Amino acid sequence: MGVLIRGGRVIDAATNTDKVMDLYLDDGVIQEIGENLQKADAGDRVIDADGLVVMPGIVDLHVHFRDPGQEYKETIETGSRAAARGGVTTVVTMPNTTPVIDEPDRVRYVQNKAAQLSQIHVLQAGAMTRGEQGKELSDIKGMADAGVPALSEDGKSVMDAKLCKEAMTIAARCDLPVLDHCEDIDLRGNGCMNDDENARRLRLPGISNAVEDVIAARDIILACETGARLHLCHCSTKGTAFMMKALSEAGITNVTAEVCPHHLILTSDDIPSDDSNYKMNPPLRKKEDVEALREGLKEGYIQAISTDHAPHSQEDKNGSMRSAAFGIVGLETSLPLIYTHLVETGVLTLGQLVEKMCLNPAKILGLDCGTIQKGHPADVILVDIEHPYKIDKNKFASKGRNTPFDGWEVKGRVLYTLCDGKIIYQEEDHD
Ligand SMILES: NC(=O)N[C@@H](CC(=O)O)C(=O)O
Ligand SMILES: [Zn+2]
Ligand SMILES: [Zn+2]
Repeated sequence: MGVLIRGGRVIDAATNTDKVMDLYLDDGVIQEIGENLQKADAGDRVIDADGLVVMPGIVDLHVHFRDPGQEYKETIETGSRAAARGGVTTVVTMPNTTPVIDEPDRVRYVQNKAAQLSQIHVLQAGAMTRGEQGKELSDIKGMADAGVPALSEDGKSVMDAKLCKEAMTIAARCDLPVLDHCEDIDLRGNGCMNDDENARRLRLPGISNAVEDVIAARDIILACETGARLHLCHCSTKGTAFMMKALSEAGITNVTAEVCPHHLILTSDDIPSDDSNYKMNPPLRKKEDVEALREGLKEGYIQAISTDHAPHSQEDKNGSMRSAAFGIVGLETSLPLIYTHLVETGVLTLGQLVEKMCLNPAKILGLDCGTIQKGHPADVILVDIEHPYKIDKNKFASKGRNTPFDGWEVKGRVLYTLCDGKIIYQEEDHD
């Protein structure tokens, strides 16, 4: 049984499309794109997309699903449902679970569970070092053979530059990108928010830009020397934006970067009180950082937007920012936040949103999704960009409620998510 999506405004970055058209999906693939397509057979489902944006399913390079070990925060099932509700059809799950995903059997554990419990594409990244302890390399080759799309030490940096270089050398040999969390742990110390007057106002220890910038610089140098594909995770500073610009001007193409919605929309000035919903790593920075990151996305030397969906339980987020866990959820808010705060305000076009959230992340992983083209995977979402609504954390499919965006009025609501040609999410209030 196929699905005909009729009369939507199709946005595609690979083909530079912005046109009202029909799509016909069957056998998990986009079969036809055009005007006035006819149903192929009587059993086909027809969706009226009049007035809606039709775009590729989002590819999120950076999420935490917490299985194994911390299923009270999130599971592969709840994380995948949150993804579907947010219009996300492919995710890369980070290996900082308990135990850490650092060997092929653990990769297969997540893959098997995802095959049973998830309706989206869950790709598990492998850790660079055993237990993310930064002491000895993990079985990178074995995990590559098991099908990891990337390596990552997310949650920390490999502080030993020699070991990090060795991991990059093997990653390059295995043709795996390194998704790089840049944080000098000694420089960070016990910091829990940006090191500025707001930290002083709240009497909290700070995290300076150098904490990110020194490791970003080091790892860019190592990537140039090893030829590894390096992707900088959750960039938060103007320094990182500046380095990405310099690389682009120098014609160096093996380094890419992502930014998360919160680092594009909030600054430390927005932290009202010692509230752990504003605690994430890296922290909310200054206006000039936000502007530099926005400029990088607009100009193209920063390629991707990811969520760093980091669900935590209420208990883990209790109390002061000093002691609460780092991280906020993002899967169910990223599209409307980026649409409302970057597209409606004229920073990005809708085509650029699709490029940063769908096409470029797919390219970084070497996948053929993230685009609406004949013969490509039928991962498609339908989005209402007309009617404002309020973000309501109590409606999240995620177990996590840790967001600073609860109650925000936004546009860009996902009404349908299709993955492999099947409807896996439909907004309940929508008839
Ligand atoms: N971003 C965060 O604040 N937290 C992440 C770890 C990480 O992405 O570094 C987590 O696992 O909770
Ligand atoms: Zn990280
Ligand atoms: Zn992360």
